[in-house]
Amino acid sequence: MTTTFFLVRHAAHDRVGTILCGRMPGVHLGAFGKDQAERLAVRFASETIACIRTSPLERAVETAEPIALKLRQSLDICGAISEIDFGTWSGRSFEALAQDPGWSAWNKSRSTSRPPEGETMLEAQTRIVGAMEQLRRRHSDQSVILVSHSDVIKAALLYYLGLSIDAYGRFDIDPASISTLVVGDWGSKVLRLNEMVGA
Ligand SMILES: O=C(O)[C@H](O)COP(=O)(O)O
Repeated sequence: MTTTFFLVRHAAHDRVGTILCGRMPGVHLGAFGKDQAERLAVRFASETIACIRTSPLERAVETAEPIALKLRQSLDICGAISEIDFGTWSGRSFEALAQDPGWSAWNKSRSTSRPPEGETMLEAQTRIVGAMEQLRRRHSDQSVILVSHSDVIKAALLYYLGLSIDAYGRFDIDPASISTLVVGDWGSKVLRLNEMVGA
């Protein structure tokens, strides 16, 4: 009995790579991101999907909506796959964060550091893996789409790969990418990592 998880990072918005958006409201997909979301929907049209869950943040919901529409499925909002709570770092530019010793510590050792007033990556890992394990019991021999965020998807993949959270820098999870993971009682296997859907 296996469950296939398609872990989708939300599509691009205009602040990707310049601002640490975290959970700040009002971050919407740009024109390019909307196009990526449509392409994801076409990519999934040939799959049989049992359920689609999305992070509650706008950029994730706007990525998941065209997929749900194409597959004629409902969309479930799931707080357990939301972005890491970056506390007071939320909304700061990466340029400003580069001056903050706490930011260097965060990037050097995720296992031992916490964003100010925020959540650790291990706490985020616990919530996404908890949600996936619940889905696994409900959807054996079925496929599920989860639309989430870069570090949260990384945390899930690191858990199922049996790697430390400090290995987060060993692979990329790009906007609008799909990483495919199968999980069963026998263990788990990553089938594809950071798959990009062509134009
Ligand atoms: O901006 C952020 O919150 C993170 O650095 C990237 O996360 P994202 O996957 O939500 O873009």
